[in-house]
Amino acid sequence: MIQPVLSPLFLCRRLTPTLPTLFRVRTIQSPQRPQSTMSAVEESKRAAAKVAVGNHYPKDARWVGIGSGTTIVYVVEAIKALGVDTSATKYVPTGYQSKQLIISAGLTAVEFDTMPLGTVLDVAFDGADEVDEDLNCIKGGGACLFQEKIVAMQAKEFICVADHRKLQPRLLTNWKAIPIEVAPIAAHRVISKLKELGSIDPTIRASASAKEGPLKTDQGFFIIDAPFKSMLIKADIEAGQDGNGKDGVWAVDVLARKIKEIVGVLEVGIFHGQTGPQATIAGGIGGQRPVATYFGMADGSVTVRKAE
Ligand SMILES: O=C(CO)[C@H](O)[C@H](O)COP(=O)(O)O
Repeated sequence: MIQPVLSPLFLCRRLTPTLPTLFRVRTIQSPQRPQSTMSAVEESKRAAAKVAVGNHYPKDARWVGIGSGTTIVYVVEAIKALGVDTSATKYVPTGYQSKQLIISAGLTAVEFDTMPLGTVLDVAFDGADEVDEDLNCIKGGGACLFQEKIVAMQAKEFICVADHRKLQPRLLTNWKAIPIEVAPIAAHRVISKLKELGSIDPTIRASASAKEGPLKTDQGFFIIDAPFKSMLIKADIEAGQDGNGKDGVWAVDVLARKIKEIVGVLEVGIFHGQTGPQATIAGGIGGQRPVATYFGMADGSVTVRKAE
């Protein structure tokens, strides 16, 4: 069995979700679970990554976005296992961990800001902290959400890979807070504004070591984790629910926009709106909502949720 190129334990962090309920999903593969000492969750990430890469890695890929987190390690492993010629392919990282992962795998890392003007990535792969029925995602558990978003939005399609704990009907079902990257000087002001929007006790994320103070992102910014009530999906709005913050309940798009409008916010860890192909049809580039999310299930199968 091929080993991951970097240990999934490479990352710091975080909030740990529990098992989700399942609904309206399609099982597309039931691989035999290999004998190994890996935990079932790690095996499920690996299985999902293998199917996602098999279905979406372009044969002649020139530019590929590589996200951050523990699951993306298996995506890189699956790319290597394809055995294709990667010598002409550039891999665009979403932060420090991601760049080290690419380099350790013997692939060519090219920073986002050194890509030639107008470059469009063939595909971007990344993990998520939670994914709802509409394929909106919460990201930023590993504090890389800003670079993850610009990379996803520069790709023809964004493919998400996750384990079964991330599969939920609505965002903030299991994962309790929205990660928001903010300028340190504005952090307290942003917290006040988030409370006005109904967030219950938003907090600045601390470093692993208390003496280091707040965690700093790759941009030198802070992360605020803002708990809100579970967010509404399209079906809820179509069924007549109000998604405008009444009683602290928001529709995903509305809340994401409200938070982004707060001065001092660099980026919000909600990936929503257009998919890459929708953006292309509208005459733009990229989209932050995945076209498909692959979930490694507890029984060793892989389930895919696809955007309409
Ligand atoms: O958004 C992210 C980092 O900012 C990660 O993609 C997300 O936290 C998922 O991580 P993992 O694969 O370790 O569960």
